[in-house]
Amino acid sequence: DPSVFHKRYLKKMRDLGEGHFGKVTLYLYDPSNDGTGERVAVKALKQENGHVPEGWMKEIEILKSLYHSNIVKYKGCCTELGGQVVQLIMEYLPLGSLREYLPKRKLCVPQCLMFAQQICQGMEYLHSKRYVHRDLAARNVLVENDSLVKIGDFGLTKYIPEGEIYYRVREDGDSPVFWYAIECLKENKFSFPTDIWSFGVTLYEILTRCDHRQSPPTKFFEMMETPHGQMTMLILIKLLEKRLRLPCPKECPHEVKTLMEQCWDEDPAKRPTFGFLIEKFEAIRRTYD
Ligand SMILES: Nc1n[nH]c2ccc(-c3ccc(NS(=O)(=O)c4cccc(Cl)c4)cc3)cc12
Repeated sequence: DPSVFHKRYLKKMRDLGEGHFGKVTLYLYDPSNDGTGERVAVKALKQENGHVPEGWMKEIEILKSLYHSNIVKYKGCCTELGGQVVQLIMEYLPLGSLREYLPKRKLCVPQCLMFAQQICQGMEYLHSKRYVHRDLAARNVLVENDSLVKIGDFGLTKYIPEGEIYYRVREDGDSPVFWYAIECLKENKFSFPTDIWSFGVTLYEILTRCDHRQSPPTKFFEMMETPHGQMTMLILIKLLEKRLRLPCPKECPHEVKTLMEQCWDEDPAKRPTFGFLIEKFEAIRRTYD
Protein backbone atom coordinates (compact mmCIF):
# COMPACT_ATOMS: atom_id res chain seq x y z
CA ASP A 1 0.00 0.00 0.00
CA PRO A 2 1.83 3.13 -1.26
CA SER A 3 0.04 5.27 1.34
CA VAL A 4 1.79 3.48 4.22
CA PHE A 5 5.12 5.07 5.16
CA HIS A 6 7.41 3.25 7.61
CA LYS A 7 9.10 5.43 10.25
CA ARG A 8 12.41 3.59 9.93
CA TYR A 9 12.81 4.75 6.29
CA LEU A 10 12.02 8.45 7.01
CA LYS A 11 15.22 10.51 7.26
CA LYS A 12 14.75 14.03 8.63
CA MET A 13 16.19 16.79 6.40
CA ARG A 14 14.90 20.22 7.59
CA ASP A 15 11.96 22.12 9.09
CA LEU A 16 9.40 23.59 6.66
CA GLY A 17 7.07 25.39 9.04
CA GLU A 18 5.56 25.49 12.47
CA GLY A 19 2.03 26.28 13.62
CA HIS A 20 0.42 26.48 17.03
CA PHE A 21 -0.33 22.77 17.25
CA GLY A 22 1.93 21.22 14.66
CA LYS A 23 5.16 21.14 12.71
CA VAL A 24 5.87 20.48 9.04
CA THR A 25 9.24 18.86 8.26
CA LEU A 26 11.02 17.77 5.07
CA TYR A 27 12.03 14.09 5.08
CA LEU A 28 13.70 11.77 2.57
CA TYR A 29 11.68 8.53 2.37
CA ASP A 30 14.46 6.08 1.52
CA PRO A 31 13.43 2.39 1.88
CA SER A 32 16.40 1.21 -0.22
CA ASN A 33 18.66 3.26 2.07
CA ASP A 34 20.85 4.50 -0.80
CA GLY A 35 19.72 8.16 -0.93
CA THR A 36 17.58 7.55 -4.04
CA GLY A 37 14.29 7.89 -2.14
CA GLU A 38 11.69 10.63 -2.57
CA ARG A 39 11.38 13.86 -0.59
CA VAL A 40 8.10 14.21 1.33
CA ALA A 41 6.62 16.83 3.67
CA VAL A 42 5.55 15.40 7.02
CA LYS A 43 3.10 17.18 9.32
CA ALA A 44 3.11 16.04 12.95
CA LEU A 45 1.34 17.26 16.04
CA LYS A 46 3.60 19.01 18.56
CA GLN A 47 2.55 17.32 21.73
CA GLU A 48 1.73 13.65 21.44
CA ASN A 49 0.23 12.73 24.77
CA GLY A 50 -0.44 9.08 24.06
CA HIS A 51 -3.78 9.40 22.28
CA VAL A 52 -4.39 10.82 18.82
CA PRO A 53 -6.68 13.88 19.06
CA GLU A 54 -9.95 13.47 17.15
CA GLY A 55 -9.40 16.79 15.32
CA TRP A 56 -6.06 15.53 13.98
CA MET A 57 -7.60 12.40 12.42
CA LYS A 58 -10.34 14.65 10.99
CA GLU A 59 -7.72 16.93 9.38
CA ILE A 60 -6.02 13.91 7.77
CA GLU A 61 -9.38 12.58 6.50
CA ILE A 62 -10.19 16.02 5.02
CA LEU A 63 -6.90 16.32 3.07
CA LYS A 64 -7.22 12.66 1.96
CA SER A 65 -10.63 13.49 0.43
CA LEU A 66 -9.47 16.56 -1.54
CA TYR A 67 -8.40 16.23 -5.19
CA HIS A 68 -7.61 19.54 -6.90
CA SER A 69 -4.61 20.95 -8.82
CA ASN A 70 -4.47 23.91 -6.38
CA ILE A 71 -4.49 21.79 -3.20
CA VAL A 72 -1.38 20.03 -1.84
CA LYS A 73 -1.52 16.27 -2.49
CA TYR A 74 -2.06 13.78 0.33
CA LYS A 75 0.45 10.89 0.03
CA GLY A 76 -0.25 8.81 3.13
CA CYS A 77 0.39 8.36 6.81
CA CYS A 78 3.14 7.12 9.08
CA THR A 79 1.92 5.48 12.31
CA GLU A 80 3.95 4.66 15.38
CA LEU A 81 3.41 2.96 18.72
CA GLY A 82 0.54 0.93 17.33
CA GLY A 83 -1.30 3.94 15.97
CA GLN A 84 -0.88 6.17 19.02
CA VAL A 85 1.15 8.60 16.87
CA VAL A 86 0.04 9.42 13.33
CA GLN A 87 1.95 11.67 10.96
CA LEU A 88 0.52 13.12 7.73
CA ILE A 89 2.65 12.64 4.58
CA MET A 90 2.22 15.17 1.78
CA GLU A 91 3.93 15.90 -1.54
CA TYR A 92 7.00 18.16 -1.22
CA LEU A 93 7.02 21.49 -3.08
CA PRO A 94 10.66 22.64 -3.20
CA LEU A 95 9.87 26.35 -3.63
CA GLY A 96 8.11 26.54 -0.25
CA SER A 97 5.35 28.99 0.69
CA LEU A 98 4.56 32.40 -0.81
CA ARG A 99 6.17 33.93 2.29
CA GLU A 100 9.55 32.54 1.23
CA TYR A 101 9.06 32.76 -2.55
CA LEU A 102 7.56 36.24 -3.24
CA PRO A 103 10.22 38.45 -1.58
CA LYS A 104 12.93 36.68 -3.62
CA ARG A 105 11.15 36.87 -7.00
CA LYS A 106 9.94 40.23 -8.33
CA LEU A 107 6.77 38.81 -9.94
CA CYS A 108 4.85 41.11 -12.31
CA VAL A 109 1.22 42.00 -11.50
CA PRO A 110 -0.34 39.54 -14.01
CA GLN A 111 1.61 36.67 -12.42
CA CYS A 112 0.47 37.77 -8.93
CA LEU A 113 -3.12 37.77 -10.23
CA MET A 114 -2.64 34.29 -11.72
CA PHE A 115 -1.56 33.01 -8.27
CA ALA A 116 -4.53 34.81 -6.69
CA GLN A 117 -6.90 33.18 -9.20
CA GLN A 118 -5.46 29.71 -8.49
CA ILE A 119 -6.00 30.19 -4.72
CA CYS A 120 -9.62 31.11 -5.53
CA GLN A 121 -9.93 27.93 -7.66
CA GLY A 122 -8.68 25.74 -4.79
CA MET A 123 -10.93 27.54 -2.32
CA GLU A 124 -13.98 27.34 -4.61
CA TYR A 125 -13.46 23.56 -4.68
CA LEU A 126 -13.10 23.48 -0.86
CA HIS A 127 -16.33 25.50 -0.40
CA SER A 128 -18.12 23.25 -2.92
CA LYS A 129 -17.50 20.41 -0.41
CA ARG A 130 -18.86 22.66 2.39
CA TYR A 131 -15.52 23.12 4.11
CA VAL A 132 -14.47 26.48 5.63
CA HIS A 133 -10.66 26.83 5.69
CA ARG A 134 -10.34 29.41 8.55
CA ASP A 135 -6.58 29.92 8.07
CA LEU A 136 -6.10 31.18 4.50
CA ALA A 137 -2.89 33.24 4.43
CA ALA A 138 0.23 33.53 2.22
CA ARG A 139 2.20 31.33 4.68
CA ASN A 140 -0.22 28.48 3.92
CA VAL A 141 0.02 28.78 0.12
CA LEU A 142 2.79 26.69 -1.48
CA VAL A 143 4.63 27.20 -4.77
CA GLU A 144 5.04 24.24 -7.17
CA ASN A 145 6.65 26.38 -9.91
CA ASP A 146 6.47 29.88 -11.47
CA SER A 147 2.93 29.20 -12.64
CA LEU A 148 1.36 26.91 -10.03
CA VAL A 149 0.46 27.41 -6.36
CA LYS A 150 -1.42 25.10 -3.97
CA ILE A 151 -3.14 25.54 -0.61
CA GLY A 152 -0.88 23.67 1.80
CA ASP A 153 -2.49 23.41 5.22
CA PHE A 154 -5.98 22.48 6.45
CA GLY A 155 -5.36 22.50 10.20
CA LEU A 156 -8.30 24.75 11.06
CA THR A 157 -10.69 23.55 8.33
CA LYS A 158 -14.23 22.78 9.49
CA TYR A 159 -17.25 21.20 7.80
CA ILE A 160 -20.38 23.38 7.63
CA PRO A 161 -23.44 21.07 7.76
CA GLU A 162 -26.15 21.55 5.13
CA GLY A 163 -28.55 24.30 6.11
CA GLU A 164 -26.05 25.92 8.49
CA ILE A 165 -24.30 29.10 7.44
CA TYR A 166 -21.50 29.38 9.98
CA TYR A 167 -19.30 27.43 12.37
CA ARG A 168 -18.83 28.87 15.86
CA VAL A 169 -15.58 28.08 17.69
CA ARG A 170 -14.59 28.60 21.29
CA GLU A 171 -11.57 30.88 21.69
CA ASP A 172 -8.59 28.96 20.39
CA GLY A 173 -4.80 29.48 20.76
CA ASP A 174 -3.00 32.18 18.85
CA SER A 175 -5.59 32.96 16.21
CA PRO A 176 -4.41 34.72 13.04
CA VAL A 177 -6.55 37.76 14.04
CA PHE A 178 -5.23 40.06 11.29
CA TRP A 179 -6.64 37.64 8.69
CA TYR A 180 -10.01 37.32 10.54
CA ALA A 181 -13.27 38.89 9.42
CA ILE A 182 -14.89 41.28 11.88
CA GLU A 183 -17.63 38.74 12.81
CA CYS A 184 -14.93 36.17 13.66
CA LEU A 185 -13.31 38.63 16.08
CA LYS A 186 -16.64 39.65 17.62
CA GLU A 187 -18.59 36.36 17.64
CA ASN A 188 -16.15 33.56 16.65
CA LYS A 189 -18.44 32.92 13.68
CA PHE A 190 -16.76 31.31 10.64
CA SER A 191 -18.47 30.92 7.27
CA PHE A 192 -17.72 30.88 3.54
CA PRO A 193 -17.69 34.73 3.55
CA THR A 194 -15.11 34.78 6.36
CA ASP A 195 -12.74 32.80 4.08
CA ILE A 196 -13.35 35.51 1.45
CA TRP A 197 -12.16 38.14 3.94
CA SER A 198 -8.99 36.11 4.63
CA PHE A 199 -8.48 35.76 0.87
CA GLY A 200 -8.57 39.58 0.60
CA VAL A 201 -5.75 39.77 3.17
CA THR A 202 -3.85 37.03 1.28
CA LEU A 203 -4.28 39.03 -1.97
CA TYR A 204 -2.85 42.08 -0.15
CA GLU A 205 0.13 39.92 0.94
CA ILE A 206 0.68 38.76 -2.66
CA LEU A 207 0.60 42.34 -4.05
CA THR A 208 3.03 43.54 -1.36
CA ARG A 209 5.19 40.48 -2.30
CA CYS A 210 5.02 39.39 1.39
CA ASP A 211 7.26 42.32 2.34
CA HIS A 212 7.43 42.01 6.14
CA ARG A 213 7.54 45.84 6.51
CA GLN A 214 4.04 45.89 4.96
CA SER A 215 2.72 42.69 6.60
CA PRO A 216 -0.85 42.78 7.98
CA PRO A 217 0.35 42.73 11.64
CA THR A 218 2.88 45.52 10.95
CA LYS A 219 0.33 47.72 9.15
CA PHE A 220 -2.46 47.15 11.71
CA PHE A 221 -0.11 48.02 14.59
CA GLU A 222 0.85 51.22 12.72
CA MET A 223 -2.84 52.08 12.23
CA MET A 224 -3.47 51.60 15.93
CA GLU A 225 -0.46 53.75 16.87
CA THR A 226 0.30 51.35 19.71
CA PRO A 227 3.69 49.72 20.25
CA HIS A 228 3.79 45.95 19.73
CA GLY A 229 1.99 43.81 22.20
CA GLN A 230 -0.57 46.31 23.46
CA MET A 231 -2.94 45.62 20.56
CA THR A 232 -6.09 44.03 21.90
CA MET A 233 -8.81 42.38 19.90
CA LEU A 234 -11.04 45.30 20.98
CA ILE A 235 -8.80 47.96 19.40
CA LEU A 236 -8.68 45.95 16.16
CA ILE A 237 -12.49 45.54 16.17
CA LYS A 238 -13.00 49.29 16.77
CA LEU A 239 -10.60 50.11 13.91
CA LEU A 240 -12.44 47.74 11.53
CA GLU A 241 -15.83 49.09 12.64
CA LYS A 242 -14.57 52.59 11.72
CA ARG A 243 -14.06 51.02 8.23
CA LEU A 244 -10.27 51.31 8.42
CA ARG A 245 -8.62 48.67 6.25
CA LEU A 246 -5.16 47.62 5.07
CA PRO A 247 -3.71 50.23 2.65
CA CYS A 248 -3.77 49.68 -1.11
CA PRO A 249 -0.41 48.18 -2.20
CA LYS A 250 1.51 50.34 -4.70
CA GLU A 251 1.00 49.29 -8.38
CA CYS A 252 -2.25 47.55 -7.37
CA PRO A 253 -4.67 47.92 -10.32
CA HIS A 254 -7.84 49.89 -9.49
CA GLU A 255 -10.14 46.91 -10.27
CA VAL A 256 -8.09 44.73 -7.87
CA LYS A 257 -8.32 47.39 -5.13
CA THR A 258 -12.11 47.28 -5.58
CA LEU A 259 -12.13 43.46 -5.26
CA MET A 260 -10.05 43.66 -2.06
CA GLU A 261 -12.47 46.19 -0.54
CA GLN A 262 -15.44 43.96 -1.45
CA CYS A 263 -13.74 41.02 0.32
CA TRP A 264 -13.52 43.22 3.44
CA ASP A 265 -17.15 44.41 3.40
CA GLU A 266 -18.45 44.45 6.98
CA ASP A 267 -21.62 42.74 5.68
CA PRO A 268 -20.69 39.07 4.96
CA ALA A 269 -23.59 38.85 2.48
CA LYS A 270 -22.02 41.62 0.37
CA ARG A 271 -18.66 39.86 -0.03
CA PRO A 272 -18.03 38.13 -3.38
CA THR A 273 -17.82 34.34 -3.79
CA PHE A 274 -14.68 32.58 -5.03
CA GLY A 275 -16.52 31.82 -8.30
CA PHE A 276 -17.13 35.55 -8.83
CA LEU A 277 -13.48 36.38 -7.98
CA ILE A 278 -12.20 33.77 -10.47
CA GLU A 279 -14.17 35.41 -13.28
CA LYS A 280 -12.95 38.89 -12.29
CA PHE A 281 -9.29 37.78 -12.18
CA GLU A 282 -9.73 36.04 -15.55
CA ALA A 283 -11.09 39.30 -17.05
CA ILE A 284 -8.46 41.57 -15.43
CA ARG A 285 -5.61 39.28 -16.56
CA ARG A 286 -6.91 39.38 -20.15
CA THR A 287 -6.40 43.17 -20.18
CA TYR A 288 -2.66 42.48 -19.82
CA ASP A 289 -2.51 40.25 -22.93
N1 LIG B 1 7.27 22.92 1.03
C1 LIG B 1 6.27 22.06 1.25
N2 LIG B 1 6.06 20.96 0.52
N3 LIG B 1 4.94 20.35 1.00
C2 LIG B 1 4.43 21.05 2.06
C3 LIG B 1 3.32 20.87 2.88
C4 LIG B 1 3.03 21.83 3.86
C5 LIG B 1 3.88 22.94 4.04
C6 LIG B 1 3.52 24.00 5.00
C7 LIG B 1 2.19 24.35 5.14
C8 LIG B 1 1.84 25.38 5.96
C9 LIG B 1 2.81 26.11 6.63
N4 LIG B 1 2.40 27.20 7.36
S1 LIG B 1 2.70 27.35 8.94
O1 LIG B 1 2.19 28.65 9.33
O2 LIG B 1 4.08 27.11 9.20
C10 LIG B 1 1.73 26.15 9.69
C11 LIG B 1 0.40 26.42 9.86
C12 LIG B 1 -0.39 25.46 10.51
C13 LIG B 1 0.17 24.27 10.98
C14 LIG B 1 1.53 24.07 10.77
CL1 LIG B 1 2.24 22.62 11.32
C15 LIG B 1 2.33 25.00 10.13
C16 LIG B 1 4.14 25.76 6.50
C17 LIG B 1 4.51 24.72 5.68
C18 LIG B 1 5.01 23.11 3.23
C19 LIG B 1 5.26 22.16 2.25
